[in-house]
Amino acid sequence: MIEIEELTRTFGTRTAVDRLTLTIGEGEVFALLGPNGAGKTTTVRMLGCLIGRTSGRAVVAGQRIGDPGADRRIRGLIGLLPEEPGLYPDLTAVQTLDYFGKLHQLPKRVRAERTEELLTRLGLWERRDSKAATYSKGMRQRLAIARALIHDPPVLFLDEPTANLDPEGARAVREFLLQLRAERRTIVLNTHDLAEAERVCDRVGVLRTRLVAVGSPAELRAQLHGSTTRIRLDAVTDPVLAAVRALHPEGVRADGDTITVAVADPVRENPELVAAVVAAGGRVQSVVPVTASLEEVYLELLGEEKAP
Ligand SMILES: Nc1ncnc2c1ncn2[C@@H]1O[C@H](COP(=O)(O)OP(=O)(O)OP(=O)(O)O)[C@@H](O)[C@H]1O
Repeated sequence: MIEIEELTRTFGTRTAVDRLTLTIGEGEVFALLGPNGAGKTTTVRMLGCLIGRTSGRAVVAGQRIGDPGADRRIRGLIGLLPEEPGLYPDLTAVQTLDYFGKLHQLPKRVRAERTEELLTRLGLWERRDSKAATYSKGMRQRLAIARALIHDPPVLFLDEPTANLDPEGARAVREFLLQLRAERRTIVLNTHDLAEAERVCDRVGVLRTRLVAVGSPAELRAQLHGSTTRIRLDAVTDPVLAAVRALHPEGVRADGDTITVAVADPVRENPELVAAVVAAGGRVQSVVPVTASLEEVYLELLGEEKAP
């Protein structure tokens, strides 16, 4: 649905996005993660035809950016939630969606239907005739999301959709994202919120001007950490430790009543490990597979990137 090849954007001497190559499939929810200034917004602005590219190529919903007339066609096929909602404060929710529906040349009946559907789904129908100026930040954000969807686009770009929202507001937006995902829309989400990326996205790309890593959260974890198994015992004895080390000469740590073991394939290795511990007289209280959080993976990836 989105194919990006060597996409680059410079501002003067500063390179904001450097040779980004990435393919995002139809119906995929993809998070672009990265620190401030990493080039996430610039990427989305290029793909949404709001700014030009310096070099490289990208095809969005079958349209090649930069081709004659492609900008207009792409705008009809994508919905964009910018970093700032940028609503007209004096328009009500209904007037806002009607106005943007007109810009997309939707017939009156379709505009009315889509407006009712979106405002209902986003919990704004009761307040449909209030001006945007009277809305809370969370309501403004939901109205901006409705605006991005008024023309029913198959592709959505959401720039930090839950930034600055309180936990309740963020949850409402996240739940709506899960509904959009179930509708098989292709979604590119810029976020700093790793828990959010983990919850709603199929894959993440870590961007720091260049693409540092890409994969599902589980793949990125496995790529960096493998897995760890933590075995808690009544007591860690020398024979138990020796039995574990006989199976795993490397990556074994004893700490108090716990042994931590690095394993490549927990499903295959954990039963052998537990059997060896028990055979050596260990009394097992619990066996817990430990996985790194996406946050740990992210920080490690960016840490590696910083190294020369
Ligand atoms: N219009 C512009 N003129 C000059 N420099 C720009 C412009 N837009 C972005 N930049 C620079 O490009 C780099 C990438 O910015 P961008 O806004 O894409 O990052 P981001 O990952 O979205 O950051 P944030 O998480 O803070 O929103 C930054 O160094 C920024 O200062």
